[in-house]
Amino acid sequence: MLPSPHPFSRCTVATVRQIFHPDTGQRLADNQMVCHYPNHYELTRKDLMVKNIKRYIRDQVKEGNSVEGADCLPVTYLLPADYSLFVEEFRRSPNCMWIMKPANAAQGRGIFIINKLAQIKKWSSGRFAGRDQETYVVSRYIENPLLIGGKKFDLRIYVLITSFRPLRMYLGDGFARFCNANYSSDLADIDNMYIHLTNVSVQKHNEDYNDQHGGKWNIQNLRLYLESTRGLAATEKMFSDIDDLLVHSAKSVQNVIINDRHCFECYGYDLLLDDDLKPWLVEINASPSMNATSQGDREMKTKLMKDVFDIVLPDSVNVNDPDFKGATSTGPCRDTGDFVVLYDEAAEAERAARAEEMKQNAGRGRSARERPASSKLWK
Ligand SMILES: Nc1ncnc2c1ncn2[C@@H]1O[C@H](COP(=O)(O)OP(=O)(O)OP(=O)(O)O)[C@@H](O)[C@H]1O
Repeated sequence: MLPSPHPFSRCTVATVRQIFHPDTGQRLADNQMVCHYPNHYELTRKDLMVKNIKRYIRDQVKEGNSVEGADCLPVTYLLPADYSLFVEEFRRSPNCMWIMKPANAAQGRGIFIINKLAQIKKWSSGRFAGRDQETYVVSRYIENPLLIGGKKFDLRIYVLITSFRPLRMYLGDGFARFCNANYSSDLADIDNMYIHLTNVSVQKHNEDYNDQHGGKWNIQNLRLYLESTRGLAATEKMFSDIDDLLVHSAKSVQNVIINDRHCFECYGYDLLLDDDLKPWLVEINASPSMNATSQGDREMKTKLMKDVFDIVLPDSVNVNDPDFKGATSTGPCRDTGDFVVLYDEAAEAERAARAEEMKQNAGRGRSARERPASSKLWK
């Protein structure tokens, strides 16, 4: 058992492996919880995320289920495993840009963009010291990102999952992170990471980086901007597509993640929007940075952590109660603080059963009412 007087032990992605490794002989007490799932990397390593989502889509199509919203990955291959497939695809559309990313790195490290096969040598000849032939993912570069003020941006969205089976998922706050330099898909700018990579860790080295606002917009501002420039319906559809994307991504690993009842995890989703307002999934972070780049950022992240604790361990729950089986499995999910319920599988199943019953009753002359579909996001 882990020695800790408090139900929350400090737990990084590295220590979580040790905690759940059978050889360590450590066990979590009933009243201890950790902020990662043992094999979260199935979702948070770029190569595994791609594999799981591709497999999920194949399976859903085979079973005749809707995959609307699941088609969220740019065409992507794993290197070296898919090298021949990649070359084939590359030759089919020779004028496209591709982005090469190490499967297991962060903060823009080792990323480069190519538009010629010869440029892949940066990877194959091991230009990145110590990264010789390491696994890379290569994705079609989204060449038509939505621009605001001429700048590319991505979205960081926080998603809390307190159980994978049944899926219990909450949608938290988020923000847009802007590049400092104006976007250009000109090949002369292909190596200019200030144009192409939205990571704060990259942008903060640019001389134009503004540490007052940190190059960020909160998501409500983005919504208002989109409503006024693209209209209400298009904005609502985009946010609703994001909801679908998030839920499908979690479902893709539902049967893969070790669903230990001591675990919960707050993921940092990175999404790109293209000029047609289609959201693309870039990656999912298991330990999204809680460092603040501005006062507003600090307030948002402090609130985020408080909300996570309120969901995982609400005041109504006594962890020392012998009947305590993990706060995350008690009752239906509820909106809490800035988190809204994104998907509560048990409640959805109940709702579906009720709807079915009402439909049957309606067939016998009673009225049936359906819940209108709408996005959950930041209204
Ligand atoms: N397919 C793509 N098309 C266009 N831009 C992309 C694409 N994939 C990634 N990017 C850009 O590159 C940036 C870095 O990508 P990614 O987040 O996958 O790398 P990372 O180094 O793991 O970053 P992080 O520090 O967020 O973990 C993204 O924020 C985005 O701006």
